[in-house]
Amino acid sequence: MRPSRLSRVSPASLAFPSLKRSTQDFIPISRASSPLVILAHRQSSSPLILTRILAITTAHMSTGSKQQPRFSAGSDLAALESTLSPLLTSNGGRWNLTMDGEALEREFKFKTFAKTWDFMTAVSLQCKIKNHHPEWSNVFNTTFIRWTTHHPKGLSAKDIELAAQCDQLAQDFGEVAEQEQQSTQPSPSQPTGRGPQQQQQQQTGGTATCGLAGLAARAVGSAGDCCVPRK
Ligand SMILES: C[C@H](O)[C@H](O)[C@H]1CNC2=NC(N)=NC(=O)C2=N1
Repeated sequence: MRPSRLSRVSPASLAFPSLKRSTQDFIPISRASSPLVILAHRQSSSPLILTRILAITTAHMSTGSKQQPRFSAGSDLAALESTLSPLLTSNGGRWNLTMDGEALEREFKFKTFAKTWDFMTAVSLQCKIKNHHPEWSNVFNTTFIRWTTHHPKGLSAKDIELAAQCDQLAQDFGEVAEQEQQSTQPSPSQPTGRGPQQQQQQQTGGTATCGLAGLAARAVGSAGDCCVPRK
């Protein structure tokens, strides 16, 4: 029998010690490091779903820097290092490596839902060409995208190529500039007048990125094993 997605996730076993884990697959992280854990607790009533969200979310939590990429088995490491490097925020790019080093993620913001959707459609066409799919979520004018390869697990050339293509497509579709995004973010003391989800994110110390990452994690949790190579 194939191991379940859950049994391969080491950070979850920090919170749930009875879970199996492979210490080679993941770098352990602090139990207290995820505001998403709190968010997931509040949003999910099923212990199974909650456990899977926790596992996926903590395994992929992104960090600004210092993470080491973990490439898929069989990758040309030197080539991937050099194409990855300029994409990372630590080198002036816009993508962050997740804690486990196995995924790249970032958020894209547009003026309208229509532009956001057009961007996602364009990305989806590239996915079709490359036979590779993102873990992503969208709310209104913002799309969160995470690139990772499920088989063989880790960061692959396709992830890096698609991340670079996303940057280009986002520009083509009129992505809101980074500075503009920051100036339109309400400060924590400002009343937002927004819905309960955003208010909850504020209360739990989560950001919009965390909310969208949480949505993507929920989808991953119920997506099943989509990427098992066919015999
Ligand atoms: C059989 C087929 O090649 C696989 O299912 C592909 C499809 N898309 C994929 N997408 C991602 N993100 N990871 C994969 O391992 C993957 N595998």
